[in-house]
Amino acid sequence: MTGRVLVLNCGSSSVKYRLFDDGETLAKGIAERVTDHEAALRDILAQLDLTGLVAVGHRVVHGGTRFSAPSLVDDELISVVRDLIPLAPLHNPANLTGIEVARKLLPEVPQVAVFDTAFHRTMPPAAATYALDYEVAERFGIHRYGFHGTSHAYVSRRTGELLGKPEANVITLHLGNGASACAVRAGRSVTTSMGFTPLPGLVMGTRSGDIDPAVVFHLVRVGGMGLDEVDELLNQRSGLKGLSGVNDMRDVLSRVAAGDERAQLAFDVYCTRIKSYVGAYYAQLGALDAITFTAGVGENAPVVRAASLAGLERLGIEVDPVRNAAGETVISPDGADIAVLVVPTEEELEIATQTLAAVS
Ligand SMILES: Nc1ncnc2c1ncn2[C@@H]1O[C@H](COP(=O)(O)OP(=O)(O)O)[C@@H](O)[C@H]1O
Ligand SMILES: CC(=O)OP(=O)(O)O
Ligand SMILES: [Mg+2]
Repeated sequence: MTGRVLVLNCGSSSVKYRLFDDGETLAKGIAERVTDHEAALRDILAQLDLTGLVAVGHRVVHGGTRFSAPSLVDDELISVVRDLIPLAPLHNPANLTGIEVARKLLPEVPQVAVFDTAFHRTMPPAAATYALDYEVAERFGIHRYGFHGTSHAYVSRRTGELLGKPEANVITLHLGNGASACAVRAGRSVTTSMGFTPLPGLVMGTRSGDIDPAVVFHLVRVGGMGLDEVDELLNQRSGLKGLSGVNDMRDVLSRVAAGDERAQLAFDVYCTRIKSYVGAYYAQLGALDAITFTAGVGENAPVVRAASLAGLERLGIEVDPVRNAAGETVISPDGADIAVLVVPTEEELEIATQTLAAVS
């Protein structure tokens, strides 16, 4: 990787940035609790030495069917990303602000969008299709897109390298604020737990993950809620926060330690959901080489890793308690059928690499 690249990851309430020069990190940081993204970005850009900047790479969460690879930002890309806002309401608006501000402040520098959805475009129709009225689904573009693709791609590739088996079949568990599981066969996504939007699948900080969709009808018809209210309930007031009152796993764990029953329930629901997906994706892959934990919770919470895989010895899945507590890379015992790993995700590095490839 050669050249100076700035990566921007604009989230709903934070801006993460990282400046690379020939693959080395020159500067990085995060502005949290951001309400004015433009002001935050102006502050960040003012502090950085951007001489010789070759490109700016942006994380963009939803690229729909139009984008399956990193792409140069132009007016068409911006309008597609804007049209996809209803499908990623917490993410695409912030991503767009990042693009628009960077374009304004660095008009001479090429901008590249790297999409969370891109890695999952290889999913076979059997995994990507919802069993809805076919014509309705087609007319509205309703199918499984999947997200966190940059992370699942990086972490599964890194797992293959660490095992000395580049064609490994891996289940990757990205457990951050948002959380998703992915089944990867020899470097390609074959199914993933997020869907049309980043709402379904695993339990998240504030998002429900999987629920019966009829709950929505019930809350509207019987509960008298408006659709926007239900949207807000499922995206912002559910998950760990809905069950325990706090969205940060660190706070959930300290409440569990203090004997809080709701926090214990939140923890149990969270880990049970992960286990269900591990079983399902093991079946989808047929042969499994490794399970890899990543992102804030996956990298830092040994109790979550242990509970999520507890009782799966008959499937060849085992976590060594000493290795797990010590935070080693491989946390399964020697000779286990299936390796269990902890691999820190490197979304920004991956975005920088793909950005440089797109402009050169
Ligand atoms: N030491 C820790 N123990 C448990 N959970 C942690 C720890 N450190 C971070 N986390 C969890 O990681 C989450 C953030 O993960 P991260 O991957 O940074 O998310 P995002 O990129 O989506 O903001 C926090 O909400 C917190 O719950
Ligand atoms: C797609 C998604 O959920 O992203 P994040 O985890 O950054 O919220
Ligand atoms: Mg993240």
